[in-house]
Amino acid sequence: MAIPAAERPQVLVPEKVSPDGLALLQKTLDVHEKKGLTPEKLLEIIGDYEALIVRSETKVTETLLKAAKKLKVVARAGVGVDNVDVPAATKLGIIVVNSPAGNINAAAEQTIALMMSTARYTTEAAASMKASKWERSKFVGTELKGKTLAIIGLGKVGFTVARIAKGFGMTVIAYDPYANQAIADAQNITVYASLHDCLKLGDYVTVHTPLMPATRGMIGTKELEAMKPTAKILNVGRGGVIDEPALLEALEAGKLAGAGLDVFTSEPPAADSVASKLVAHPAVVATPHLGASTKEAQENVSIDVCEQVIAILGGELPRSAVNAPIILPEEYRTLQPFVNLVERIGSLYSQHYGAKQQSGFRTTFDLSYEGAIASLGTTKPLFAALVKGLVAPVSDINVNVVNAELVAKERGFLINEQRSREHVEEGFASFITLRARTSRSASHSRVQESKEQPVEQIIQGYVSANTPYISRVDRFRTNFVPQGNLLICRNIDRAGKIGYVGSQLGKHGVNINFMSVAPLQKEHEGTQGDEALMILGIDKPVGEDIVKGLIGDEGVLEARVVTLAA
Ligand SMILES: NC(=O)c1ccc[n+]([C@@H]2O[C@H](COP(=O)([O-])OP(=O)(O)OC[C@H]3O[C@@H](n4cnc5c(N)ncnc54)[C@H](O)[C@@H]3O)[C@@H](O)[C@H]2O)c1
Ligand SMILES: O=C(O)[C@H](O)COP(=O)(O)O
Repeated sequence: MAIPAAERPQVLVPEKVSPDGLALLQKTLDVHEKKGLTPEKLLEIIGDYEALIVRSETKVTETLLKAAKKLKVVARAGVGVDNVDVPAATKLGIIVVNSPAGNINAAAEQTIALMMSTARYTTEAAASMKASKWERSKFVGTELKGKTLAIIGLGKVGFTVARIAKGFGMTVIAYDPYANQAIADAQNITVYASLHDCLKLGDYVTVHTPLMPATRGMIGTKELEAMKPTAKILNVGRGGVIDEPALLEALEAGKLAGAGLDVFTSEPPAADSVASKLVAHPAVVATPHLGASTKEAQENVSIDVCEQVIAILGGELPRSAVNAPIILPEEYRTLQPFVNLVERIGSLYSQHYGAKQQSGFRTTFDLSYEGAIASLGTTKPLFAALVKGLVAPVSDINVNVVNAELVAKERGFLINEQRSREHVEEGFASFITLRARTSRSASHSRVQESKEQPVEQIIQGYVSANTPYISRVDRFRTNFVPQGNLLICRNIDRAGKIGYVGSQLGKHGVNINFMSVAPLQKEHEGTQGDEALMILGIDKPVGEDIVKGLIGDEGVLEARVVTLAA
């Protein structure tokens, strides 16, 4: 029986969203399309609505969410949820959903369009003709065939760009310390371990990382200087990954030949801002954030999020919830401390070892639960916590129990879980151990020496009084709480090392909050040289230059900074 119009839940759509999805809603819901609302007007009417569907322009602030007394879901018809205050929505019990895959192809094709346009001066030539000119000799371009495309951020969009670029006869290389090696190998893409090495080879460089603290400004003056002066750079990811002032300076100084930009730090760019100077620069082809603006992509994302709105309002779980919990309320008491531990183990692994991965290598993870934890009915939240920990330092995807398996598959993680009720050391109820085995992937192993041994990395932890502890890192036994900024150094176990690191950090105004010196596990003593691990809790993250300064004869063999939740 049809629900009378007056009783239907109301859905507000304040931006242009494709009618294909909205038509699904109109069968049971009351859909109000109201474009061009001011923030004040939106605040005034939001209290009437159970669902809000937006793209990237509507700012879904905490104030708006608090005024939305009936709101159950915010649906982002696209990927990025930068315009939605997700933590505020979570606190208020409002589900945020998005469409992580609906516009990948559109973004990739827009990247290719900008690359072609910078290669053949298409936009300038078209403008010149509209001005009644016929300037054939002014617009002599270069071909993509035989050129090298360097992809920074080899995820969903990056791989799609790679596939199309191969069709042009381009050589594709990439920098992404967390790339899915199996797909990279299958597509014959060489993944470089150093950003600098990758940048210097590119005739075109295209940026497809999310905007996060680690990627904000990652292409700055130094990186632009590493590029060929004839190279061109493209950004259809997020404004801010390329430092805008540095890019303008490089173009003005002739250190770079051109740029194709779809995204900016502030959209639309303010008059007289650096971004608007970039838009006006003759060597720049700029588009107003059109990456997802195709009929097909808009249909995809609209249908995807509208189906999820119907599911949520009908009491079901959506498939792409940005803020779905990892643990259900009834599991919270037993599982939360272990979820917290596993997430930190994953994040520690990703930051400590991730950047060491190289082209042609694959990692398999074994997550083992020993002791009381092995008797738990479900380990799904622990699996999700590991995936979340592994990807959080490098991705803006919010991993939860609903999407963890899919995210793991997409990123090429092979994760095995093992339970054992025995083998727990005296005094501990449970241990959780992550063993990561990195070996050459099949396509590379054929041409490599068969004697090569897989490398195994181990991180082990336990929970005591609801606090997570790390008890082992590789062959070193330790005991520290994994939180905040950590500096992890491997050193020759000899007097003076701690003093040297402490004094170097002191010189740069870095305070040490705690220190744990980790000797070799008993079974490794005397077998693997006199090494130890030094784990320092520091009051702020330190840069690459300081870390490099710690390595050497006087100092340590290896040092790495890891940032975990407080
Ligand atoms: N312009 C548009 O309209 C438009 C459309 C779609 C997507 N996007 C944006 O494009 C970006 C990429 O989207 P996606 O779906 O491919 O995301 P994704 O998560 O699939 O891929 C991102 C990749 O970046 C890598 N990465 C993270 N940190 C890195 C670092 N420091 N150095 C090198 N690589 C790093 C990750 O490992 C991952 O492989 C997102 O920011 C998305 O919002 C823009
Ligand atoms: O994050 C996204 O999905 C893209 O940047 C597209 O944003 P849009 O929906 O505002 O075009």
